[in-house]
Amino acid sequence: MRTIQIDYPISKSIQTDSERCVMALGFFDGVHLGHQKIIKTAKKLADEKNLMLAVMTFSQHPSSVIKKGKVITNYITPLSEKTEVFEQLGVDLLYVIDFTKEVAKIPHDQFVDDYLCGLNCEHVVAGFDYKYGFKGKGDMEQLPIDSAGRFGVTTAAKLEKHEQKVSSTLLRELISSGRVEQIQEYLGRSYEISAEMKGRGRTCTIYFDPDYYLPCPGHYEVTIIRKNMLQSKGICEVKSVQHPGQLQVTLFNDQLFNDHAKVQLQWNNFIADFEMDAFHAQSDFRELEMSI
Ligand SMILES: Cc1cc2nc3c(=O)[nH]c(=O)nc-3n(C[C@H](O)[C@H](O)[C@H](O)COP(=O)(O)O)c2cc1C
Ligand SMILES: Nc1ncnc2c1ncn2[C@@H]1O[C@H](COP(=O)(O)OP(=O)(O)OP(=O)(O)O)[C@@H](O)[C@H]1O
Repeated sequence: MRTIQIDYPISKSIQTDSERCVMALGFFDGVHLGHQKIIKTAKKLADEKNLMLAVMTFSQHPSSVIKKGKVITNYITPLSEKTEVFEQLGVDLLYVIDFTKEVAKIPHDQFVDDYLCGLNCEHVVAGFDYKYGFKGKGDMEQLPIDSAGRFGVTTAAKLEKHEQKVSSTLLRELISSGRVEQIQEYLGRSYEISAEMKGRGRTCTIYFDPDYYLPCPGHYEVTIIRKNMLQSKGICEVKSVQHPGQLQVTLFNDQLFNDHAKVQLQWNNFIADFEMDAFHAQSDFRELEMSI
């Protein structure tokens, strides 16, 4: 997979060198099951049309520039992690737009001209609620009009679970309320952080990209996964005042070596303490009430 950074204004050489493609559009934080539906739909079309499969995303969440509503600065999957998942999904080209104030002001029709047609896009796939262009004026009804017949458009219907849209927002709510055990159902894989581990004996330090979105403060049962090695379980404490990019893990069994090992830290479940027990019980009760 090739990753192409796009600064503003988009350079003529990137446009000239671009390859005919089917393009999936979105920010894709988490690359959850809803996102996978978009990308898999685009891949099927790319295979049928013998075109490259491209994904267009942004280096930072648009809300951090537009500052409308909740500003998102931490991610379920920072760009490096998102890139790995895209590669596993068979993406050939990853366009990463540096989303700046200038980009946010690009009118919807100009975005289509310069970033879709300008990049040789022959078919676009996005979800039902995708928005583009200044003030988010472009949507999936406007896109076929803006395309003016220059490319095809496929709109993916909403993927729901338990009558809720599978979304990055929902995942962030689960993570921030400590319900990490529920993530897998919406992500389609376990909720993990790519990290480096250092330490000997029972206590080790995990070093990771500080852009990761962490669960709420508390103790969590975690699994440390190392390639071709035995997995080890332990307890990880997320503190309210957190050293950015570092976590302490107390392992259930001794760590026999002291090196900077590349690991995946897998969040298994929150270890309830009294206060959170009450919080968890309340939220479960609320869900029960709503389902009756
Ligand atoms: C080139 C471009 C410019 C955009 N400019 C804006 C903007 O000015 N205001 C806005 O609310 N959304 C803008 N968006 C849409 C955002 O990406 C995002 O979809 C929107 O903020 C609504 O997000 P949500 O409804 O998924 O929360 C732009 C998108 C693109 C691709
Ligand atoms: N549940 C879903 N069903 C269908 N399409 C989806 C779903 N969730 C996201 N998409 C589509 O995936 C692409 C990426 O969208 P985006 O990055 O905004 O994800 P999101 O989960 O909606 O994020 P957020 O909750 O922060 O708005 C867009 O084309 C969007 O329409």
